[in-house]
Amino acid sequence: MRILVVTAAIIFVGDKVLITQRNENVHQALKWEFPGGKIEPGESPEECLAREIDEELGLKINVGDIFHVVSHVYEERQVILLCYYCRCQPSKINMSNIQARDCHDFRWVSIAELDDGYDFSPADIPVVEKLKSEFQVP
Ligand SMILES: Nc1nc2c([nH]c(=O)n2[C@H]2C[C@H](O)[C@@H](COP(=O)(O)OP(=O)(O)OP(=O)(O)O)O2)c(=O)[nH]1
Ligand SMILES: [Mg+2]
Repeated sequence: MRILVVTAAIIFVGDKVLITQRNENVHQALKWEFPGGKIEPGESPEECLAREIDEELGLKINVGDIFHVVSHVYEERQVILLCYYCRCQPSKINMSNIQARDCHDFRWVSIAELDDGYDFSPADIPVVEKLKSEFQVP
């Protein structure tokens, strides 16, 4: 089985977090996730994440602290998902100004809206749960 180390960005602007929908015809097609991708040889996780977010969304970010690490075994691959808090550069961005360059769609959602029927990849369920437990207003 292949083991993939994958980075994912938790990007808040105000109280909204960015989620993206995977392309058609890829693993986990059309599932929702936190944007990012596979680490290439020689890259640090932070370098990988900044590159992926620029490639997929045309967005420049600063990568901050680790938020969560999830290991998930799919049928033919294991994904080690490293989720980092990230900040946009500049921090006051126009949220509609993101380009879905290499994803099907994107949304800025509140923590409560994470429950609005978005079909997340299985590896992301613990990430969504942690966001809800850490940020949900009781
Ligand atoms: N980026 C990302 N990948 C995830 C998440 N959850 C999850 O299971 N994955 C899986 C899907 C893929 O099997 C793998 C990484 O996928 P990817 O398609 O984003 O990788 P990439 O951007 O480098 O794309 P490519 O160059 O291989 O086309 O991790 C997530 O939240 N974000
Ligand atoms: Mg990707």
